[in-house]
Amino acid sequence: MLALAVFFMVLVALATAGQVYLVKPAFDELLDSRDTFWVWVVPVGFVAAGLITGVANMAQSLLMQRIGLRVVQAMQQQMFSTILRADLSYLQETGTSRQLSRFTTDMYMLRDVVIKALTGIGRDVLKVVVLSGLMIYQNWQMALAALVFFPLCVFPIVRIGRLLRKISTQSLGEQGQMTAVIDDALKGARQVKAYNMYTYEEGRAGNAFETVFLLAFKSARTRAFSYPILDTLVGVCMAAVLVWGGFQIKAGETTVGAFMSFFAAVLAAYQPARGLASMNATLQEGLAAARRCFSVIDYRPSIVNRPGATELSSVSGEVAFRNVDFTYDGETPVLKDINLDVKAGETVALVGRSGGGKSTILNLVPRFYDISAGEIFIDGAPARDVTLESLRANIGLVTQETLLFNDTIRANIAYGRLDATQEEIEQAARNAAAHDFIVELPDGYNTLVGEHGLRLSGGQRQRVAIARAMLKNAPILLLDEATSALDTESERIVQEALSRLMQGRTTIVIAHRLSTVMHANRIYVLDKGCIEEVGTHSELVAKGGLYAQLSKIQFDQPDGETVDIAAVETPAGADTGAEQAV
Ligand SMILES: Nc1ncnc2c1ncn2[C@@H]1O[C@H](COP(=O)(O)OP(=O)(O)OP(=O)(O)O)[C@@H](O)[C@H]1O
Repeated sequence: MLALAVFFMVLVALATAGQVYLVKPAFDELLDSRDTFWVWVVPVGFVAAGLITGVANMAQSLLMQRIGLRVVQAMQQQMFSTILRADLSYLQETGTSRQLSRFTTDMYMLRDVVIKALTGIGRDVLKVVVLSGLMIYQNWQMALAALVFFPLCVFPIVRIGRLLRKISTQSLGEQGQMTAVIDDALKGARQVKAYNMYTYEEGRAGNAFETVFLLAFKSARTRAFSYPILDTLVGVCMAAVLVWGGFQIKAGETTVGAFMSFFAAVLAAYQPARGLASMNATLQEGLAAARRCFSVIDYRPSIVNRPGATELSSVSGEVAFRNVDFTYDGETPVLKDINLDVKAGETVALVGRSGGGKSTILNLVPRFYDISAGEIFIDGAPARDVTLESLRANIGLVTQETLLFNDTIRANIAYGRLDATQEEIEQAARNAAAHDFIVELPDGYNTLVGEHGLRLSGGQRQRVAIARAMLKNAPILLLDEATSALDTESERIVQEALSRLMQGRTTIVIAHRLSTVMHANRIYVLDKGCIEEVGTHSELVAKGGLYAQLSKIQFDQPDGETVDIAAVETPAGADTGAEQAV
């Protein structure tokens, strides 16, 4: 396809040169008017050359655009695959909005390069080359003199291009920042309204818009600089050609036709040469975007399968942490010397003050993050020695933010089990106490849940998420049992569904409710990243330590069942909870 596009480009250049060449007989033969042959040949030649130029232009442009757009598409796909598999820490560091802007702003810029620059550059370079050849053929001394001006133009073009690439890189970064600000304000729309923060958010976004404007204008100014430089140089070149040509005609060294044809070649070469200068600017901007995109494509996650990693086949579900240390940033220890044992089928509850490290422990089991020291074992096998796919296939996850995808309820339940039959999906929904509300929806299982599932209530979302975990039927269940946002009836239904989900599975649960801790085989009490106490509810209450303290806060409430025992704040000076990452 590329070869065909190049063929058409050559055709365009030759046809343009053909038209220019016809200027000579048009003047010399027609002005002479002795031979009527040329009266017909010249106009027909012009029409034919015009037709060839037009058709070849269209064909090469379409072919190049197709190639270019496919390249952009392939880059988008590759970038998406890389980001999808990237470590969670990478995504948290770079921010999702910034990543998103790479798929939009950066890609538009790249598409621009591909469509305008790559197509145009090939065509214009060929035109300049062929027309220069024609000039040399017609009057080599004058042609060489005219061509001296081209290198003079190259210097400012290259300098301006380099500057533009720098500004463009900066500008794309700022556009990512702008997307992040808008995304923040829209996601937090409820907060913005509740706290009347319109002016504040307008100011924040305004600053981002201003920065983007300043950089865009700086880029436009730099681009515009090239025009006076180029136009003046070209004007000088043409004036010189005219003077020289005039003297040559007067001296009878050349004919009017030959000179006009030469001059037409200079004029015809001027447009593509000028085009090349502006395309260089576009190309440099595109290169900045390409560099940013390739930096993503070239990223390699650090959480990968070890060489020789084995498959974790069907497991009984034993989980053990041995002297596990962990840090998110490589410096601040978040978990210290964690030892934890969950036998197959057992339920272990994690409780403790906010920021104690409960969510972090859940994150480590499916290797969302890798531990700094120690080992985590699944059925006796180090989690780092088994393949990520087989490890995660054995783990079910129900988190605080029950995230649903903007798809049908059926697709949301079958997420992770695309081969599930309708019966299996319905059975999972029944067990999750979701079937009844689903069939009452206008489109039943085909109902679209909206962005993040926002068309469903909080309790409904949780039940769909539980159904998803039911369907996956993994032997190990990681559960962040946050039902405090639900009303009592909804909470009871969700709680019953969760109890069914936990049956026969190894469960590590961040317990927010008394009934869960009462039924847990063991409770691990975490404080500031360390396990402070281990035992059953009654043992720990009898011990009179941190757990007893936390339970007392709960029991002192009029409605002990619904108070969240994992939400007690850490005292001042200690770490406090950040957004959990799961
Ligand atoms: N992605 C992250 N990057 C850096 N630090 C983090 C990250 N997630 C959590 N932390 C920090 O790790 C510590 C433990 O957080 P974690 O979320 O595990 O606590 P938690 O016990 O689950 O709290 P909560 O009950 O409030 O959810 C906190 O100090 C928190 O600030």
